[in-house]
Amino acid sequence: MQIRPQIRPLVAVIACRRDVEGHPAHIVTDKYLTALRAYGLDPVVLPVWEDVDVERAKRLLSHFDGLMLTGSPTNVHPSRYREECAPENERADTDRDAVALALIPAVLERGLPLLAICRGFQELNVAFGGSLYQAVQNQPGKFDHREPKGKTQQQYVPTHELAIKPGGVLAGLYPEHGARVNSLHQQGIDRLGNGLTVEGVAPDSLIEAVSVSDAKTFTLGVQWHPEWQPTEHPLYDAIFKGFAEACLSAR
Ligand SMILES: N[C@@H](CCC(=O)NCCCC(=O)O)C(=O)O
Repeated sequence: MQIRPQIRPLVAVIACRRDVEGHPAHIVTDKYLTALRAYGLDPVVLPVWEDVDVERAKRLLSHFDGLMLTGSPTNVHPSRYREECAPENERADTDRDAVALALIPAVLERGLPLLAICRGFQELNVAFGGSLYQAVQNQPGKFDHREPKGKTQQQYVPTHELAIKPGGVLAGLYPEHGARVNSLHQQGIDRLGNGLTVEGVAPDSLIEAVSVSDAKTFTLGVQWHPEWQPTEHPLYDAIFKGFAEACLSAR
């Protein structure tokens, strides 16, 4: 009897617009793609152009079993949540904004799994009508959530506790009260989007994880980076296992 090789689910991974050696490019850093492969998923990079709409995004997603919205040093443009640009907000990617904000309603309508990381988590909040602190460190009572100085390995060292809300999606994946997570972001959720559920918070009460309240399948947004060495961090491992299982079921 011939055993049919397990067909690996295809996951769309949104890119960012960046210049590479003077040429505009669409890029994704390797750690997102390597993490997906490590959990039995095959990533496909989605280029980003501003002239996208939800219908085109839905057609694109018809070829995939899940979607990942990655992190990025650039920020969601504050006009997307009707605010002015703060002086500390120096990097934008309007192509990425347009595609992410079209893909989010599209992926939810198609009922496909969504894992949104860091910038992706912030895009999810904005897509649901929420807003962002543009420089969390300038907010009274808030930590500085930017990455530690040093080489890449040091930047991803877990730096603060995460309190996991009982009974939610994250608690279902990882039934502990909390964990320590890495932190590489200047922005963060200010006003929570309508239709999102808080899944985890930092000790300074900054929201660090959300899910979509009425989602048909796995939808999780996290402010930290679980794609960084996930097999070495039980919480990160649980998130990727849950996402991979949901993508497999979506096939
Ligand atoms: N720019 C936003 C989001 C931060 C973020 O996604 N950092 C990841 C950078 C490294 C990578 O590309 O994974 C903010 O500052 O809050």
